[in-house]
Amino acid sequence: MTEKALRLGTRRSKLAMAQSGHVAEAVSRVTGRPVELVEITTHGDVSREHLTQIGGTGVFVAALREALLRGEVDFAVHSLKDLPTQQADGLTLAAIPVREDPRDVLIAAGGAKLADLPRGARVGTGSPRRMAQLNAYARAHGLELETVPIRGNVDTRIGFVESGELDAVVLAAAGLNRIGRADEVTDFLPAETVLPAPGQGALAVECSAGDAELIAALSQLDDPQTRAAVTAERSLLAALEAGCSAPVGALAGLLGDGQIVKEMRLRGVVGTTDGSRVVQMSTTGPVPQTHEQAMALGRELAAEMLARGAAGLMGERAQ
Ligand SMILES: NCc1[nH]cc(CCC(=O)O)c1CC(=O)O
Repeated sequence: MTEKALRLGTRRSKLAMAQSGHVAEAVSRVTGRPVELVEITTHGDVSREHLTQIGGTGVFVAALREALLRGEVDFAVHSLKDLPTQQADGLTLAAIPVREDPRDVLIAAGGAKLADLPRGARVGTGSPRRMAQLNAYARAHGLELETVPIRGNVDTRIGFVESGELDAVVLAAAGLNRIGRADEVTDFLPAETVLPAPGQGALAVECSAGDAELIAALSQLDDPQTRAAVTAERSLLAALEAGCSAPVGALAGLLGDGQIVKEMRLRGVVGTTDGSRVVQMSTTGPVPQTHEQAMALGRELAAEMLARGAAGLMGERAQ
């Protein structure tokens, strides 16, 4: 007798399907049960408005969560960076699997790197965080870049470079890896230049908080180090009282001495979208052993950034 399939709610985009397919396989492997993909359309998929205009935080996530709460699906996979920092009532993040490359990357015409983009180059990104850091980099290095707001799925965005409409676009390495287009990357942007979105590159597997058996099964996919890092990053974001469309970057990682991991370093950045003012800071502490310790690391850095005027830089728009 075969066991009943677990239903995985997913968006229909190529990226979402790739992420869901990958997690479906892993869940099937650890539970021995078949996993069936159930497609769900979200407001973020149908709206032609800019993300920042339709409320930013969580537009892609709401419909999946409603399906979970109505019991239409058993679990869902989200890009962690698209998840609001506030915990959803009745749901839990049962697993945060090992994170992929968290970096942002450039796909530029002619194989260009960021540092050698031509004068006046048009760089597409709809993210205020990316705009702020690209413009700050351009100012510091005497480059003349024009950041151009775009949206659409990953293929659409790369299409702006292929058509010659833009000189470059900035995207997440993880998304390109997942849809099999990583070979088109022309420059990997180091964290010193562009800090990724909190949680970028990580997935979150969410299910009902009441389903103890399913939580136990899914938790086999959890990676505690990834969870500690992204928890610190998201705690920083929450403590800055910013949403996923705010110009906030964060990245936590382990600092080690050979094989011995000693500390976790959390870096954060906030800036005006025109890059004229940026607060970038980091803090280091013992590797968090509990959720609360990871949260505390994020709050500490947020307090230091707020003391340096971070609040005044959020919500501002470049002219
Ligand atoms: N903003 C949409 C989005 N959400 C997650 C990813 C990529 C995968 C990830 O960061 O985990 C992307 C595309 C991008 O920013 O290039």
